[in-house]
Amino acid sequence: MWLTQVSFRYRRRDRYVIEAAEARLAPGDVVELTGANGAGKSTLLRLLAGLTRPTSGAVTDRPAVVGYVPDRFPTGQPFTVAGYLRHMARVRGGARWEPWAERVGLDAFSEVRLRELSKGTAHKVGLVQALMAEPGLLVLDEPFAGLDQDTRDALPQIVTEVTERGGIVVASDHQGGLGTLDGVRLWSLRSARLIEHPPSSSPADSSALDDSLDGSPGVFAASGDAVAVEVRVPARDLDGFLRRMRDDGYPARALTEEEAR
Ligand SMILES: Nc1ncnc2c1ncn2[C@@H]1O[C@H](COP(=O)(O)OP(=O)(O)OP(=O)(O)O)[C@@H](O)[C@H]1O
Repeated sequence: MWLTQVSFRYRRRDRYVIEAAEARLAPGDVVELTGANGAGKSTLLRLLAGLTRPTSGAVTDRPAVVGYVPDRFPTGQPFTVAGYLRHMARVRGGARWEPWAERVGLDAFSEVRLRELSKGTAHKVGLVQALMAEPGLLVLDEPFAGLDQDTRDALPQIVTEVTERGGIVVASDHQGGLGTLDGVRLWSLRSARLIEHPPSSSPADSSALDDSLDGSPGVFAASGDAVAVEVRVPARDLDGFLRRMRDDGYPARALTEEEAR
């Protein structure tokens, strides 16, 4: 799948939200997209999913089946959870939704009306309708926001299952929830430009510990003109710290416990 000089603005006289984005996505790719509030993440995700057409440029070779989970699942429809998912399964040619509903803890809500759901539970309905179709492209807008811990913990594995089938997954994420997955690509949006960052330091990098690099402890790997640094912050500050770094265009992620030892 290709993005070729993709630009987008909402109205003719508006500024461009996305300008000349270029990218290639291959089967099995996982992309984590970051950017400040209003940077254009949701807009880019909708362009990728094919829900919005570029003002100029093109998205080509999009997989035939796309699953899209918006940041806010629209709950205005007059369905129960099971009624909605049954309906979507029919639209999706008889897909099986029940195992996914059970997996994300939605089965207890089958007979609840969509408009009575909490934000997080409604988000799970969005996830299930996207996953049941076995998408070749899964687009997730802030998937970790509002989800309970069990579902947040399950999400990286679910993403891996999609990519192992050859699917592409693109997620906007302020919380670095997919940063622990192997090979995750890091994109950010800044001043309407799509930037791809080099991969974060891998565990192998930390074995290249080299405090003599510039004399400051914590600088532990260099490649080209980039260095990887380890920073310790109070646990309660982690989400905010990662968000600020990512919004500034740095591919920050938390180290795993093993790496941090
Ligand atoms: N339907 C719309 N009509 C006009 N402008 C819009 C529309 N939707 C979004 N915008 C504008 O486009 C810009 C990008 O919005 P978008 O929602 O894509 O950003 P975002 O990075 O997802 O933000 P957030 O992190 O707050 O969700 C913003 O300036 C926003 O005000």
